Amino acid sequence: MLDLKMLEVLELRGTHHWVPSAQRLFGGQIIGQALVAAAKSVSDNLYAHSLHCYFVRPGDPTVPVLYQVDRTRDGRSFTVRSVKAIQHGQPILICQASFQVLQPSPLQHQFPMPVVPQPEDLLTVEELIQRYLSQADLTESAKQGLNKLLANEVPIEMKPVSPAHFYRFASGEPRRLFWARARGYIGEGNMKLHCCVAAYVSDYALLGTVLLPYSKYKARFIASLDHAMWFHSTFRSDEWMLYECVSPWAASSRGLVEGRLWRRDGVLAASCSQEGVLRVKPVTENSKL
Ligand SMILES: CCCCCC(=O)SCCNC(=O)CCNC(=O)[C@H](O)C(C)(C)COP(=O)(O)OP(=O)(O)OC[C@H]1O[C@@H](n2cnc3c(N)ncnc32)[C@H](O)[C@@H]1OP(=O)(O)O
Repeated sequence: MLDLKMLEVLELRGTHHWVPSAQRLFGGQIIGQALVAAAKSVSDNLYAHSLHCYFVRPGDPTVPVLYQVDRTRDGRSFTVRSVKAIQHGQPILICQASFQVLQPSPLQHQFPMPVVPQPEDLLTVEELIQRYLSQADLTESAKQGLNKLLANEVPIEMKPVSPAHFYRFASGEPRRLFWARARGYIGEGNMKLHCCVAAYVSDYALLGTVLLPYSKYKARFIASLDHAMWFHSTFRSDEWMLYECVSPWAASSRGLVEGRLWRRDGVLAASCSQEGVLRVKPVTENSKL
């Protein structure tokens, strides 16, 4: 999915693999592909260190996305690219991505990684859903919801640290922790690709963190408005990383979320921030989902 077709030097085309049930393109896919497009126009000694995006229109899953890259600036240390993702002649995402030559520094610090169970001690999303489906007291609509989730072929493997909280069975603090990795093998050596995959992963389940204190409400309309991401160290996106998502604020039909992707050895790999629009309605039936 991140293997874009080069149409011209600065024009690439991306196609879709997984489309969420909302029938608009998954934001993470558009960010990941935009970063691929930007990365293809910079030299091999440059590494992505940040990106800033606005989602300005919903993505249409029935047509491919055209990525137009502008070589905004090439500097001695930093190089900036602007990418427009276009469908039907109009931008759906605008993105700036910045790349840096590796530069060692004595200034080095990071927060400590949260202490959580290791992925080997937790169940995958699929195993959890199978377990919930085997419960006798499930309502028909809960069963349907779970089967729909199971049929979702998301290219990310996930292991929630606190499953009841992850699935919003009860209200809780707006903080979500899960282990995540890309399905399949990517291998070492292509740090640009690992950053693009992490950008894809970073948009998944992030905005839903805003809803965690409100189990009496369900989303009527939810979409990310913007997304910023910073890459801090080398990492493998096909190996388990802990994704810590926190929402410090929500009001005015909007919510702010912050994400941290941790390598399992405790190194902070990437951080992100996102604001989204969330319109909700009260949960009416006695469903667990
Ligand atoms: C599974 C993981 C998902 C992760 C999250 C993602 O990936 S989300 C995917 C990435 N993000 C996106 O695709 C967002 C792309 N951007 C946008 O779609 C747009 O910028 C936007 C909808 C957010 C802008 O909102 P606007 O309100 O300005 O747009 P627009 O006027 O087109 O309205 C969109 C829909 O919201 C309704 N609407 C607008 N204002 C409303 C209001 N105050 N109260 C109720 N409903 C309202 C409209 O009637 C319309 O519904 P109708 O449409 O029924 O007529």
